[in-house]
Amino acid sequence: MIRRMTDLVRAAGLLVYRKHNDQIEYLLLQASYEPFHWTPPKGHVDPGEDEREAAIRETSEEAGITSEQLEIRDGFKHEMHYNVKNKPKRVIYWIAHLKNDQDVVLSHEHQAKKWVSLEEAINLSKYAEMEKLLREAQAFLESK
Ligand SMILES: Nc1ncnc2c1ncn2[C@H]1C[C@H](O)[C@@H](COP(=O)(O)OP(=O)(O)OP(=O)(O)O)O1
Ligand SMILES: [Mg+2]
Repeated sequence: MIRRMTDLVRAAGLLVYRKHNDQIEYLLLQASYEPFHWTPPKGHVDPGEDEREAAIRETSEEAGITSEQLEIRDGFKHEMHYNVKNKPKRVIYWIAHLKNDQDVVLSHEHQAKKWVSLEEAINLSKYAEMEKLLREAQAFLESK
């Protein structure tokens, strides 16, 4: 079957982190539908939007965190690819520091949230592509 670029599902998100007792903790949200997977806040790019705008909007909708509370870190952008129902999906992530320790407010799309270390995040998120993102992010943050 021939695939066109238009078949590509475009999504974007923010790997939100905070510093707790000098430890980096990442925000993961658990989907409220099967397979109840854990990911950072993210979602589909709307028409007329670019990936970065979509990442910020989805983080606000899914976690109740607005852009004023975040510092999106320069110098990091990570692209991942996987198939969902046989369709290629591309997700672009930025890293964002949550500057205050405000509460995360979930939408109906998620049923739980966790702030977790790198290793816990890898265990929860399971997917190899997510592990790559998390390890790259950790290396980036530790190099700063
Ligand atoms: N990194 C990944 N690698 C492989 N499969 C994944 C990965 N992340 C999620 N999945 C699986 C879980 C689901 O069965 C399916 C769709 O999940 P996901 O891409 O998170 O989109 P979604 O439809 O739940 O939400 P969204 O609208 O936020 O993109 O793909
Ligand atoms: Mg989403």
